[in-house]
Amino acid sequence: MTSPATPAAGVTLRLLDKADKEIVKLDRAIVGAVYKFQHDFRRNPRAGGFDLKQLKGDGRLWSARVNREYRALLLRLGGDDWLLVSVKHRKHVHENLERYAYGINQVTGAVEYVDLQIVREDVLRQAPPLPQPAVPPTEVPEASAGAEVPLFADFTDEQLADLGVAEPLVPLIRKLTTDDELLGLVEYAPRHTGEVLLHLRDGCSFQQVMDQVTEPVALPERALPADDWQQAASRAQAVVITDDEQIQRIIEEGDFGRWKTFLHPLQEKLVRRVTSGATRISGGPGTGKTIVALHRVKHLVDRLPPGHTKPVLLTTFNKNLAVDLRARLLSLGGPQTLARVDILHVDQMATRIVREADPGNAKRRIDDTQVLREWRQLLVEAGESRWDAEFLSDEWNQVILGQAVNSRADYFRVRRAGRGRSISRSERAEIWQLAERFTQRLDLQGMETHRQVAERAARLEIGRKSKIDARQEQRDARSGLDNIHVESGSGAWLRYRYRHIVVDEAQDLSAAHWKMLRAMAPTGPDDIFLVGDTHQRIYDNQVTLGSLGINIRGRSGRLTLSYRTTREILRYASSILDGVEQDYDDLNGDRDTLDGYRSILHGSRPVLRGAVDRNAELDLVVDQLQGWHDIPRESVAICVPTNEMVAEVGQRLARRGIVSAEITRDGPQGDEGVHIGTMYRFKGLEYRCMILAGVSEGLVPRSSVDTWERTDPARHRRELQRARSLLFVAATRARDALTITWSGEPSRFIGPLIQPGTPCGATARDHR
Ligand SMILES: Nc1ncnc2c1ncn2[C@@H]1O[C@H](COP(=O)(O)OP(=O)(O)OP(=O)(O)O)[C@@H](O)[C@H]1O
Repeated sequence: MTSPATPAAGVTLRLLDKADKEIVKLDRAIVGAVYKFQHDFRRNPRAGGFDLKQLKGDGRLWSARVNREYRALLLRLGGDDWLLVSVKHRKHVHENLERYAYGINQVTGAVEYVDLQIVREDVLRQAPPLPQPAVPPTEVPEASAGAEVPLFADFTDEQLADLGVAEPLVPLIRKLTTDDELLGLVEYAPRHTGEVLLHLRDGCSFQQVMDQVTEPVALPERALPADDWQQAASRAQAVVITDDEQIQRIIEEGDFGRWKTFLHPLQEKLVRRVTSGATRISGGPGTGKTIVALHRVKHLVDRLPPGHTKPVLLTTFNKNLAVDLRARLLSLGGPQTLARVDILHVDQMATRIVREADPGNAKRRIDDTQVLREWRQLLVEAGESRWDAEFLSDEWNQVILGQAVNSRADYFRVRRAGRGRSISRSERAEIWQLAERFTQRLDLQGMETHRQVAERAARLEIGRKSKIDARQEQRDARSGLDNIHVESGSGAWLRYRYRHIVVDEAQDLSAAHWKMLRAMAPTGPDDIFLVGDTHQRIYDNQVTLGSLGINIRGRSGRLTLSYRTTREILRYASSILDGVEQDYDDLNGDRDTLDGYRSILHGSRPVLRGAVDRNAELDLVVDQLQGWHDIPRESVAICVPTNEMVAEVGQRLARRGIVSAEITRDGPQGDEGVHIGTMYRFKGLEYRCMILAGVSEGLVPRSSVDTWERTDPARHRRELQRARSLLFVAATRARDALTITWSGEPSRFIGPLIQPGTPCGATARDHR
């Protein structure tokens, strides 16, 4: 790398999204020359060696010498503010100046650049069709693309322009007749144009694309200041190069690091939004919710006054995810960002609070199965036969603890939404009494559940908040936020723990978690920022945030573009939810949808394979793994419905000489091999290739779920929804390839995918 040097004051060099992708394809020596070029250029663009000159007849496009053979193409935004858009061999630079199309998009207000000649040559010279895997016997064939009819014949030039399609590309867009050509064009086109075209191609109407793709990134007034190219560059996916390592990192990390640099304009907007209170971001799997949460944390930290405290909390659902957030935040913001942030999963936070209040009282954590056992025991000992242990266990978990009900009086008032059976006042009194006995029983045995801890932590934090607020009220106008340092009984300073709280995987937190978090930061601007997708809720924690003091109304945003999953996988995964879309809430009592959820990534179609029995299914799994022999094993995972199957698959792989690592509560056990885990373990993860095995009726959903069908239809519906979401989560972890296997009868959730003539064709296409 080049020696350190201070860039000249007033010189700005920016890199346009996609220029980095072009650079990375060049020879290593040329890439090295680009690194040196940017270093020197930022010091003095006018140094003689660059031979900086305007392209003939062009107002804004300049070329500069990178080495003997290669030239950088730069847009001069104003003064010494330069945007690097391309690096080309010198013989191509002046070949045909009409090839360069650039301008400010009239709808989005962003700078755009495209080399029309490359599009003409690479895309319209009819590239050979992309290879597709052989269609397995159970797979539904796709409708043909309709060979010679122009793909966008139904849309006028004016409509395309209104949607923000780059106008110089319109004549070429008119020539597209196949999906391969379209995907080729999307590769080179400005990002927004690609998104619009793919949505239209997916069958969205003009209005849908306007609402879902264009409006969220359109300039509010559609009125552009005549010629403000610097502003326009800040609206584009472009990055200011501030140091030598930055450009090297962008180029070398390639696609893996793009999330750090090139946010989608909508992601960027959500990250930077100044909010007057709690904000919620939703979006389908892989749309970058976690990425937005991480950038949001960095954004908040960057705005903090200097100090050594940690006024930002970043929290998520479980330990693995918290570990991952820490690693990614470090990579995004470096140790200086990490130093101002507490990263803990919610139960860890709750435990910390409870321990702090009651040090030395460590109890044994028990899970829901043990809780049920304890309930059964209690009812036997009490000779109580009016109530059934499962009902009481659920009531205790979901209503009493789940909603952090603190007193008998509160229990009389609480809404028992989704609990099916209604209960009278006197029954509530009985249940409350039994619940008290149950809690004492656990206490005596030195046992506790996560939910109990969360509920206690919520109570403790609410108590602490009341004290802070009471003191604050007593103070005079002097007492700003930073002055709320009031001593507690112990003499320690009492203040809000955090100023900002950012929550990932918000759909799975319980009411008690929310109450705890709410009490930890003062209500006000930028207090709570939460991201989540209720379609991925896999624990039974439905909440209405408004009733828990977290008011998100009017402050929500939605991401729709998947960066992880290909269109083909997304289409199959989305069809798992077909017919039940209306059952998903927005965390605040209203509905949430996946409308507009799309991908612009392209890959092979998922493979669906049935076997006569488990033994034969395991052979299919091994077969598929062998087919992926060229993919690093750690980028491949097998997801199954039960722990027994984890063991079975592991043994079969071992017999075939394939190393595997089980994903446990603490992450994968071992550094090498294919990851195997139950569906719950895959929350928030991502793999290049995935096999979902055991997707059979009886396992997905597990057969015991249907016992609720007659006795408790509400619960039956909830359990089915959860099982569906679990499969949906699992299927959307795959980036490039997905294979689903089963033995015997396939799961009812994938039925539509494997029976030709069912609604799958229509609905699945809608979700592409
Ligand atoms: N702007 C971006 N540029 C490049 N890659 C991105 C961008 N945003 C997200 N990604 C990538 O997309 C993938 C999914 O992102 P992320 O995990 O944030 O999605 P999510 O919405 O939280 O997903 P899920 O709900 O499934 O957990 C990651 O690999 C991430 O790096």
